[in-house]
Amino acid sequence: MMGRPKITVVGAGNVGGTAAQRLAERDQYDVVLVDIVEGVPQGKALDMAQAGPVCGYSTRVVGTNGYEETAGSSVAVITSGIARKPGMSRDELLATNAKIVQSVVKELIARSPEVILLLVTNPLDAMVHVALKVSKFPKSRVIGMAGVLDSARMRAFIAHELNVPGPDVEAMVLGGHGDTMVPLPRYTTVKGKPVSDLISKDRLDAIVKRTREGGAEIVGLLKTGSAFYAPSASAVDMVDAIMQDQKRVVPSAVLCEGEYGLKNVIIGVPVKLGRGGAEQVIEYELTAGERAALEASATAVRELCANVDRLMM
Ligand SMILES: NC(=O)c1ccc[n+]([C@@H]2O[C@H](COP(=O)([O-])OP(=O)(O)OC[C@H]3O[C@@H](n4cnc5c(N)ncnc54)[C@H](O)[C@@H]3O)[C@@H](O)[C@H]2O)c1
Ligand SMILES: O=C(O)C[C@H](O)C(=O)O
Repeated sequence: MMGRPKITVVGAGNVGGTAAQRLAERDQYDVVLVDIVEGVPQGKALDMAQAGPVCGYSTRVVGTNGYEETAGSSVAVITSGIARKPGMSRDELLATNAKIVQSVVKELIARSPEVILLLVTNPLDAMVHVALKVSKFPKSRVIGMAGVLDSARMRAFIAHELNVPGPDVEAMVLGGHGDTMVPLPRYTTVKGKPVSDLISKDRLDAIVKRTREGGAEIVGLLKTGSAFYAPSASAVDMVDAIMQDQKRVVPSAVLCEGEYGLKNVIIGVPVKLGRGGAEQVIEYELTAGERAALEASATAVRELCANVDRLMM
């Protein structure tokens, strides 16, 4: 009998633990949860398995400190690494997290040569760069999660502003997952109606600013770490799009090689996700201002990746 496809989650902390829970609740995958801390992935996996009879799923969830159980994974969600604290930027996590992601990717690809790597660890775009470099995988199989989350924040803010259901709001946030991200109000709609017809320019500008600072807002409130409910939901949404071959266009961090006029840089762009991973970058028509903002964001990502390259030499 064919088993269920295996999804590995590396890092059993806030994002990884919650992502594993969401995946278990799908009742479609086998889930392997990996962490370096002894007992934590095992304990969380056992806890999730025990929730199954109540929640109505029979997912096999394995927690481990090693990689043997990850063999043959279809997708690996990489959340291992440190999170920022109030007053820090994501970029300050670079040196520590690059080393962690480098070692994790080596372990994963040794046992799952066909795996699709879905990066979550920050600074996100630079971690996709590390994973690409270490794995030497085709760019379609190394993808970063950020745009779904940033767009979800914008959607939630607009839904609150207009008192409409969040799922009715469509938004698209491109660019790097940092201060230079590029929310696109022109591609933001409520049941097909342009948001600029519904919200004043001042209020919309405030929503764009709050979206850009959405991660820091939560870090400031939590104090001990960063957001994880929306991030884990966003990562699992991407896993579903890939595993169910949905061909859905989702903002994702991928290597651009000419798309949007951007050469050799990892950046958030609309991507068709399917069983092949990042199957196609979809080019939206951008105004000169939007294009300039995307280029500025690409410049910031390039600088960060150059720092990683120096660290990894
Ligand atoms: N891309 C995004 O939009 C986004 C959103 C939220 C969080 N993040 C990032 O995700 C990362 C994780 O966040 P979190 O809130 O889950 O942090 P967390 O501290 O709760 O969990 C991180 C886990 O990684 C584990 N870990 C560390 N080194 C490891 C290794 N070598 N192998 C396996 N596991 C290891 C830790 O033991 C810990 O359990 C952070 O870098 C954070 O900034 C990114
Ligand atoms: O803000 C952070 O550090 C975590 C994550 O990137 C987020 O946007 O929530």
